[in-house]
Amino acid sequence: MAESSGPDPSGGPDESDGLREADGPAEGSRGPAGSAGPERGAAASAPGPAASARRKLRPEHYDFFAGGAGEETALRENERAFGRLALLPRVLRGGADLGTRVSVLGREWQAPLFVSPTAFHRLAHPDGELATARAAAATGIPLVTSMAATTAVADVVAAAREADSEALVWFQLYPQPEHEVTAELVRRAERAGCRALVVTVDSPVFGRRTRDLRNGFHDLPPGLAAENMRDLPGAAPGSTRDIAMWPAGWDDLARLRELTDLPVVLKGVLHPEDARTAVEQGVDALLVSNHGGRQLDAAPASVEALPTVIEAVAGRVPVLMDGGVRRGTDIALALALGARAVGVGRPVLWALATGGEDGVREVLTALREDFAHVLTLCGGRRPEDLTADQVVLRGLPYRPGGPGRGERAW
Ligand SMILES: Cc1cc2nc3c(=O)[nH]c(=O)nc-3n(C[C@H](O)[C@H](O)[C@H](O)COP(=O)(O)O)c2cc1C
Ligand SMILES: O=C(O)C(=O)c1ccccc1
Repeated sequence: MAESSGPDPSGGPDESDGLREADGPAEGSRGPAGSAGPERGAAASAPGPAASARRKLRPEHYDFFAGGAGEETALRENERAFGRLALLPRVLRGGADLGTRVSVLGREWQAPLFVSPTAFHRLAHPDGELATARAAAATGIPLVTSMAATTAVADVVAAAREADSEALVWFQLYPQPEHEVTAELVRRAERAGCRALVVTVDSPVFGRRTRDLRNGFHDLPPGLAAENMRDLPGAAPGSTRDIAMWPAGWDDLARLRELTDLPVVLKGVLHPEDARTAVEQGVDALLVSNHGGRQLDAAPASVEALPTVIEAVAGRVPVLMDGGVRRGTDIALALALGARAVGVGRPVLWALATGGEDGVREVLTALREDFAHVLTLCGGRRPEDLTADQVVLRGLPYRPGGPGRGERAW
């Protein structure tokens, strides 16, 4: 049985490692549309992992990690949407064989959890992606390394494999306007030993990041670069804008698939029709995501978009999600709604900033243990035991049509 004696990954019930309390305007205090947008971080005394990281980082780097697009509505909603959902526990389903393993693209994962791709880890800590890779590997959690990493993919995979020879690393790719550039990036990921490509498709252009615009944050500090972009035609790593965003089409995805036998995970799908098309096009998995609120500010929270995608996919491929996952109950809610596994972005960045490799190991371990504990409290013995009838909306009576009546409450 899981014992929840470890640190609460959320930083405690009064805290948040997103922006709800630790940062940005308090609920109800947001300016009218067209106002200056999100405020800079709250008082340095604000509790929580985000606030701790903020004390360690240069303000423009903290804002780069913390921020979202526009008025940061999608960013805030990712966490809030989980808060609007409750879990209905089942009882008297005991048994000794509790486990958190799930199977994803032919591999057994120890927990339904992975590290989502985030750019520029060396802005958070001098060890950057090497620390993240070692910590993820040591805890048995798969890592998706970003095309915009400040450490080359070959070095990231090597660090992970050194910690655990079985470590799983996937490569996140923004399809590039030059096919040859895309092809070379895919070759680098393959040579490094990545086991899947996570193709991010929610970024036909870069989101308008209010904080970065206000801070004038464009360039990486001297010595840091988007290392995966080295020696590629047209790329000069060093600026945050050297990763080209480009409105690719389904044809480009088909061309990409001809380049490689690696499984392709489509990241950033929110519309059920896109999910259906993706499956028909032979995509191996989907990652439901609003990019941590950094692209379309009017996008729904990831967890809100999840049920329609699950319905459209109808079990044909695994569906992953990320955005706003901060605690075991969030993982359980996403799984109950049909996700196979969930990713975390900012919690890893905050842990990296404050505690380096040890910090990342601690936050991933805490999340995994917290999930195991929640699973048990829900009457589940394995992740698949969580079902959609266990998810109800808070603030509303959930009968009729609720659990036990063959219908879902959401
Ligand atoms: C600082 C930062 C950098 C990111 N960089 C990338 C990236 O390079 N590629 C990508 O596909 N997604 C990127 N994302 C989005 C994450 O993969 C993920 O969708 C999101 O962070 C999940 O939400 P969470 O931060 O609430 O956990 C980034 C997110 C953040 C916060
Ligand atoms: O994808 C992102 O959210 C992101 O922040 C980023 C920054 C620079 C290059 C590529 C992605």
